[in-house]
Amino acid sequence: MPNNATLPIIDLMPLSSPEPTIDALTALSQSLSTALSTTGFAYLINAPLTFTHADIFALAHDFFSLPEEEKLSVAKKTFVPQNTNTYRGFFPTQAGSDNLKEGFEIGPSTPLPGILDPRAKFNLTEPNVWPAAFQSRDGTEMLHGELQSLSAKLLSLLAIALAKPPSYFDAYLHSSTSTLRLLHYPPITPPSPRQELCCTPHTDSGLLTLLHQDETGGLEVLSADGQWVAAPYVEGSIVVNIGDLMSKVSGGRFRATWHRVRSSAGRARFSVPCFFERGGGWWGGCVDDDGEGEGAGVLYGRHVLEKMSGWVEFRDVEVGKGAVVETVEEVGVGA
Ligand SMILES: O=C(O)CCC(=O)C(=O)O
Ligand SMILES: [Fe+2]
Repeated sequence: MPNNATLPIIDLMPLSSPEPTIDALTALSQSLSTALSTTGFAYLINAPLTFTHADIFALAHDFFSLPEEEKLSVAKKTFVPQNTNTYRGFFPTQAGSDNLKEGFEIGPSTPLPGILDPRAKFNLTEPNVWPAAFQSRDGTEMLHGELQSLSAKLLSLLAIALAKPPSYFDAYLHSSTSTLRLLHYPPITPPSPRQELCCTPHTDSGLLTLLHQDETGGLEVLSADGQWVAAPYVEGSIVVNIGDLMSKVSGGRFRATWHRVRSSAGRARFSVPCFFERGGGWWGGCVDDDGEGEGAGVLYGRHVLEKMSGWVEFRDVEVGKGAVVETVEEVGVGA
């Protein structure tokens, strides 16, 4: 086991086997479930991806080395009012905040069902936008697809742990609005003791997050006894963590753990989180009450917007009527 690991390490090798045994999958399901119901965070190794760690960070470097005007050509409307993209695209660094990062976000490459209302402030199902000069579009789309497939496999393992059929979460991933984010935390120069954080404490909104982080360090996870524990990069690993929706759906069995990123003086940091979101439908309901519990009747997109309104990079998010286009009918997913 790498000696800088501060979270459980889960070996996903059985997922690469053409015919994994029931025993191997059950054991994997149990170890994943134990980690995600205690710390809510774990390192995954031997994940079935065709991308190496270096391949993934090459995509991020390609994007962030584009000239500023190329990045701004796909900035969200809140930052460049003449642009029409509201949810996908680029967000610039918000100076003077504790959230000092720039990012580029994409959803699935296949079109999502949903009515795109030009008056809506945020269209969760809008298509991706790409700077003309970005050379890595295909790779970035392919990475989104591979991570989505990996997340579907992890969700099957979690379903087994919840005593549900492996296909239990398939409906959640139908027309899923999952987001792949390329993130760049610029170096803080000169180092400022006042700039302690570059990503404020939060929980993630969705089912699961898969995070690739570079070697810089800075990610911290809140332990059950209230201590911030550093979660540095472990060679060849992906960090997995639970989001609010999975915590809710599992009746609190899986923990949506608070996390943050501490600034590293003078060094840039890159990370690539992928957030697995459901494809619309309802926010409430858990495996034990089949959808009738607390929060039933709140649309999932509204929950996502409520989360976004707390982030400086989504300034202008208001969760009012007409703020978002998403209804169960529009996205075609019930339950
Ligand atoms: O950059 C990181 O390592 C974490 C980012 C994060 O937690 C997020 O974007 O939700
Ligand atoms: Fe996060």
